[in-house]
Amino acid sequence: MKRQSPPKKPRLGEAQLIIPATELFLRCANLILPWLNPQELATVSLTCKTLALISKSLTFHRSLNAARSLENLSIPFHNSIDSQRYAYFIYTPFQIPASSPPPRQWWGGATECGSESRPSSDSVSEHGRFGVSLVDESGEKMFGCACERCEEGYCKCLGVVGMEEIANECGSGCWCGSDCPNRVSQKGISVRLKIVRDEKKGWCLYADQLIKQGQFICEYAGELLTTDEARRRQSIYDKLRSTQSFTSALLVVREHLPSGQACLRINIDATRIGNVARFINHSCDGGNLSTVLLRSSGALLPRLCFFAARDIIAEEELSFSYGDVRSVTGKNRDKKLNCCCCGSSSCFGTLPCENT
Ligand SMILES: C[S@@+](CC[C@H](N)C(=O)[O-])C[C@H]1O[C@@H](n2cnc3c(N)ncnc32)[C@H](O)[C@@H]1O
Repeated sequence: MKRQSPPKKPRLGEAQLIIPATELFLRCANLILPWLNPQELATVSLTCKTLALISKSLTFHRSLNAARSLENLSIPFHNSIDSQRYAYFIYTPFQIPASSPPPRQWWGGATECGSESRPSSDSVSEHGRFGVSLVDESGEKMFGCACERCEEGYCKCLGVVGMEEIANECGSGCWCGSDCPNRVSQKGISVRLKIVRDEKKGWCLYADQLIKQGQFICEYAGELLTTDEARRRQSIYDKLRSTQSFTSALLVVREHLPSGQACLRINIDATRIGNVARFINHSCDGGNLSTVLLRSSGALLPRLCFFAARDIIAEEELSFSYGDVRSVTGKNRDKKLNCCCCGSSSCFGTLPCENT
């Protein structure tokens, strides 16, 4: 019979390279699981107790911050209604070109020191902030201001100032820097917000501090779609909504000429990729937010931004009007699915829903 040779002893200096199998398993799980969506996570967690524990911890971390680490502040989920701890979507703080299939994003893992590491915004857009800049042939910045230091309210970029529906601010076409006071919407979310579960409306965006009238809240970020793609997706979303609990967040924005004619149409889909604005519900009385189509000097496309229409107290839900409820066709009006629960005294009982 052949004699078995004894296991090889590690040579001096080799010992520290050997990682116990369980530790290796844990390290791999901690690296991979934050990339999974809730369905994948649920499947994986059924395989063993250790993975179930890691999934539970991930779920907890995800519920603490919907914005991953891509905003200045954490935006937590609160749910005392059912067992859903968070809503799953890919986070982008700004509008991006349509992406198919949607990218994966690392969410909810803890680094060794216990805090979530910052996912790169490149995971949603290779070029970071998506905005086509306008420059002349020599590369000169010619669309913005040449102020050495812009004064709040006194810069040619601002054009019409106030709470109008269309506004301008300094941008990549200007010589001023990112600390310019006339770049309010480009500095990201600076008010504390939270996402609260409601029995009838699903997730809702709430103020978590006093927000003064006129303060910037957030932009409506998501995938920019062509009108054909918006129509294709809307019909898929309508089918999904009729068969299962599903909420979509596809917004059509139209810029109008003084004559009233629409001159620019932007389709922003925050259903799969978006920011916290995707949780803002409709209110028939117009709600407490103003929507402003904001154009940064030098950027080709405007962005839809939300500002406080009046002082908003902590614990108040943020809402705006999705559109004219009179445009709801008979077909959509009948559906139980489109029932409005805004609770305002002027509630029409039906959500605005236009044919995209
Ligand atoms: C952009 S999402 C808003 C966030 C959504 N509540 C969620 O859970 O993700 C739009 C969807 O929210 C729901 N919703 C918005 N406003 C509502 C209202 N006033 N009453 C009832 N449901 C509403 C509808 O299902 C709508 O299709």
